[in-house]
Amino acid sequence: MSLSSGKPWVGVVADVKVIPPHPFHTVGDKYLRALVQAADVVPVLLPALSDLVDVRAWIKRLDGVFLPGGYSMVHPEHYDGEHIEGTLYDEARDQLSLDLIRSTLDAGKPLFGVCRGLQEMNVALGGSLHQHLHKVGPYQEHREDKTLTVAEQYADAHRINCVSGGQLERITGVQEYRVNSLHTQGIDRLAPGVTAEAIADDGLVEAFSVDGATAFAMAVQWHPEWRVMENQPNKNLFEAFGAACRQTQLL
Ligand SMILES: N[C@@H](CCC(=O)NCCCC(=O)O)C(=O)O
Repeated sequence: MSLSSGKPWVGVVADVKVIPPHPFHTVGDKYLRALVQAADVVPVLLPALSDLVDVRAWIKRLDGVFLPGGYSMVHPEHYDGEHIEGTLYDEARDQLSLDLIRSTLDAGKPLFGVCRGLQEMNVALGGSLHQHLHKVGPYQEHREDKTLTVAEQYADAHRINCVSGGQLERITGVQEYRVNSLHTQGIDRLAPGVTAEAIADDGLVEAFSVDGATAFAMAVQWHPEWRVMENQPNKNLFEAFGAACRQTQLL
């Protein structure tokens, strides 16, 4: 049951950032606007306090969960990775996201992960990550060029190929399209129980869906929230997530 008789309420995982001298729980503006404008849902920020709260109680009050991108990396202790000196972590967000992913899927509610959110979903479900994609064999450069303007950094960077007959192809209505690319890490071992939905030309899995999920359960490595109203395939993604959250309200 939604918190309001109107639009679905969707939990959005927050990052913990220090704005000296205190830590704050924050979510990027562009994710919230995409959820309101393209998914037509009410975003509810979820603070990274899973040490204090029972996330299953939160899930009962929500109609869906959204995992936004973030500059920090998923701690390699959650998969078989090695700590690399100088890596920026957000272990409070890790804990909340990993708990939420499992609880949301168990509750059969919609789940949508973007960039860091895809990486969290892959790890939560038993997969692993390449920590420095640019140092690994076949992969092209997937990081943004921080010397460019923000608009240039979030511009389309490479093609993704939707898996034929997959959910992403059906939802977006296209077999391939160009997406932006702003990530250092990427999928190494795809988690068991998920299905690849899009592959970059260099072979990197750029999207997957969760097998057997009773509601929308999709993750993408790019940033579909960026200028979402100007990009039909990405707008279709958010609309499909919003529709799934409205369906959940009826249950
Ligand atoms: N830190 C991870 C994930 C990259 C990511 O989510 N970048 C977006 C940060 C800014 C924004 O929210 O748009 C990696 O580098 O692989």
